[in-house]
Amino acid sequence: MDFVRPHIYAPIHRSEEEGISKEGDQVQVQDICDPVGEPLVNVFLLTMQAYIGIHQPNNLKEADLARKRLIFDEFFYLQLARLFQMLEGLGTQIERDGLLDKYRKPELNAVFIEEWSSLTKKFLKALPYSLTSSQLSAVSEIIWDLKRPVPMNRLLQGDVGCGKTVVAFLACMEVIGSGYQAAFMVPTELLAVQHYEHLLNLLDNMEEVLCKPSLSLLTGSTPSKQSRLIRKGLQTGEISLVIGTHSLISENVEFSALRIAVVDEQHRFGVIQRGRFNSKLYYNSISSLLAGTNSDGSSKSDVFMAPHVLAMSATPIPRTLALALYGDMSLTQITDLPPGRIPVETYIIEGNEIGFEKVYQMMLDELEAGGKIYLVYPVIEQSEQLPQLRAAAAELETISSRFEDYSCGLLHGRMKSDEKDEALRRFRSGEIHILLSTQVIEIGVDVPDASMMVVMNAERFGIAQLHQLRGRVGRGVRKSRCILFASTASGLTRLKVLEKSSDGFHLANMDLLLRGPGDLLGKKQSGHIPEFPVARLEIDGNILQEAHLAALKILGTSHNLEKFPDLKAELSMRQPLCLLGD
Ligand SMILES: Nc1ncnc2c1ncn2[C@@H]1O[C@H](COP(=O)(O)OP(=O)(O)OP(=O)(O)O)[C@@H](O)[C@H]1O
Repeated sequence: MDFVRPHIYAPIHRSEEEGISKEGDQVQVQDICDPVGEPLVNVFLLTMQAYIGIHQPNNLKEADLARKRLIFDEFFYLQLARLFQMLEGLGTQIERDGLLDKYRKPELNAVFIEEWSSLTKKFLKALPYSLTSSQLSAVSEIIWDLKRPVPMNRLLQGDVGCGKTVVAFLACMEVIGSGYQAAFMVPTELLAVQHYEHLLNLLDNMEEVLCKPSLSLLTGSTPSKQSRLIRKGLQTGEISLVIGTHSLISENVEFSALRIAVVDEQHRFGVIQRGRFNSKLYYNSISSLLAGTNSDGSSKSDVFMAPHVLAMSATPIPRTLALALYGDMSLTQITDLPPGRIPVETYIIEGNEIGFEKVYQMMLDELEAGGKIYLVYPVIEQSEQLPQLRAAAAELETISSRFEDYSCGLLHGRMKSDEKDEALRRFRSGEIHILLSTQVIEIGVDVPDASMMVVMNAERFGIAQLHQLRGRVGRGVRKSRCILFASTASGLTRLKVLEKSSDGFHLANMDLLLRGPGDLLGKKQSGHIPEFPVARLEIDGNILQEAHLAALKILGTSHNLEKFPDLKAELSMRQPLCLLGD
């Protein structure tokens, strides 16, 4: 039996296309990988040799080379499958070329402010602050995509509190300014309400425009009569922007001319779910076209297009992982924070009596100075199985009597939606000074003057997760502190990294190295990470990048892999492994 797999250079050899050079029987690896500097992987090494090399190497160098070659294959076919599938979804050759071009030269893809729609410019002018330079380039990149007849599929990432939301709002304004609709989907009702109120405020500040965007909120708790009206408004095009939870993708929601779907905290949604979201919206756009309800008279081909998708992630995902998970997405990173932010001072303290007394005193000082405090607990109720865990509901009374001059509130996932909103509203307005909560506040909660956080049993949380939690403070001009209580000595040591660094990307990389991708992303998401028999994402990221470029190069030469039949056969054999399912 022949174990030799098709080699990527063999089919390339047949190509007469520009950019793929031939030298005897071999293709230059530089041509495939477009590398800056030394190529990492010797693709001339036959897969057969690699198998022998990894089992019976003559020396370490040979084993290493073989390992890299096999890893390259694993990554390459994954990337090829993702991109191939994405190209298959596009209609024309021009669209496909355009898309590949975009991946190849991301630095060229930006639009100057002058070319933004007048609605977007007015919205920008009405903001109570100036955008940071990286927010500005993120918006420019996104608007460049929005102006093209190819659906955008972009991941916007940045550290906690860097201001992703406003970037997404500006993207929505751009499509609304051109007569289309926008949908903004978030994973929790709490976040939906917060975004809705935030945007209402920003729109209020805006000087009169011909037609202000009409905004709605649609969640599972929206009363059915109101929900019916909103759905009607979306169907007729009366509502131009809807913010909501999963309800937005339920079957009975139809849009008149949906042009962008923003998916906030996208890693909370699975890969398949993301796809379903996209195809559902696509279907809706098509169905409205067939029904002839294209309100603004835009061209047929223009509407006959899946909506642009802007996904946002607040957990900075190392680039490697982002490529493995979302190889089919372009990546925009916000790399700076709004000016005036003071880094949060972090202390790791042993959770014993002395430690608690010390922290209670710090809390009192903070409250007397006018601060607001989050107390974060790993569980809601005390558990018999895990008695060492402190519980939010169980401690409400103790904390209330300890700080009797101040008011305390409770926030956790088991409360009803309106109770949660109310608790957060009271904390925001200053009626509550200490909010005892679980990790429901981890994502997106924005109370800029909250100035202190105390996390109980911090060893129960991942590093990246704690960084997210910590990001709930230090969002305003006030100096903030974060105290992490560790109940075990090993926990104390592991958490020390948070004392030293406040860089989310660095911490996410640390988490990836220390605990692997599963723990970094959480159970739900880690189920979507492809399994690699040889490769380890945490250390082989640069090979993944190279494999990504190689896949782009190949598809740039032949979109449907017609010129590479062996590759195509190999891909279809591997496909079940390459493409992920829930
Ligand atoms: N350029 C800016 N200058 C000053 N403040 C800003 C700027 N951009 C955003 N903000 C403010 O910073 C805070 C954080 O913004 P936002 O909630 O969008 O962050 P985020 O990136 O979504 O972070 P997280 O994922 O932690 O929620 C908000 O109060 C927002 O109004």
